[in-house]
Amino acid sequence: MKRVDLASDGQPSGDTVATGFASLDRWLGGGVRRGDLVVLGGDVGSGKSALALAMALRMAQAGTSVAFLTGEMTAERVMERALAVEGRVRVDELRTGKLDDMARAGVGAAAVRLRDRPPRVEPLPTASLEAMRARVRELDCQVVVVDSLQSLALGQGPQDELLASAVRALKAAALDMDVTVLVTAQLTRWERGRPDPRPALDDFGALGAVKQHADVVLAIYREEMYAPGFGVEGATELLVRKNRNGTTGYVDLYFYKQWLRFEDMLDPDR
Ligand SMILES: Nc1ncnc2c1ncn2[C@@H]1O[C@H](COP(=O)(O)OP(=O)(O)OP(=O)(O)O)[C@@H](O)[C@H]1O
Repeated sequence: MKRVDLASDGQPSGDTVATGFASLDRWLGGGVRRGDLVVLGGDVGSGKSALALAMALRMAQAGTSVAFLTGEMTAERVMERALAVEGRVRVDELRTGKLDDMARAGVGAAAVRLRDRPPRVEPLPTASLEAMRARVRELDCQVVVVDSLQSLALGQGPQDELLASAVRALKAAALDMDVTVLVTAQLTRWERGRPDPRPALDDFGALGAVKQHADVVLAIYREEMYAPGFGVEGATELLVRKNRNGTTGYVDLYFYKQWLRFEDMLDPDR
């Protein structure tokens, strides 16, 4: 497999929004595109919400209008995480107020940045898929992040069918409004113990709807989750499993678990 951050120098075009993760943006030809459905998957606890939030924060700070629709946490909890990520402090320290002077300064600076260019964070409408689409229309943002696909498995019936309907509704929402929809997704078909635990397209289940309808499929692989104590703490591969406009491969990220913060190996001083 090719390490894609070494392989391309794509320049952004008018319908493209940089995610703020340089190596990924380079590979995607500058970033994600309007009208595209981008699916971000990973094992339980791999950091799907954390990476989706990191992208939302970076895009918002670059001046993109971004909404983060959360079905996994309250909006307050998401903003608390945003402060931790940006201020490089632990969420529990933030919550209990036990911050030293350095941490307090970091949080203060992060709060100012977030105040100036915040993503719009609100609960994901879960009354129906139509309610979700209506909200995406009203928001009129360039990028809508949905956390998560599983929160949209609404109604009665087999889970895979509900997920497939949700994928189709998200793609339709992206096309309707010419926005980028980025959705986090669990790997419903992934099984522990196989020789290569890296997520593959078929692990998304949903009757193949992710494979079929998404324009870009990304998956987080953190080796430490499967080989603890091997000196690979934080090392993360962000796998590009589908790329409608280019090649597949992976980029290297680093995960600071204590801050729930991902960084790009190529751009660590951001
Ligand atoms: N307040 C916290 N303090 C420390 N670690 C945390 C905190 N909240 C979450 N984590 C850990 O950070 C990692 C990433 O969490 P995140 O919620 O982004 O993962 P996820 O892939 O979206 O999870 P899930 O599969 O449960 O939806 C997880 O391993 C989680 O246990």
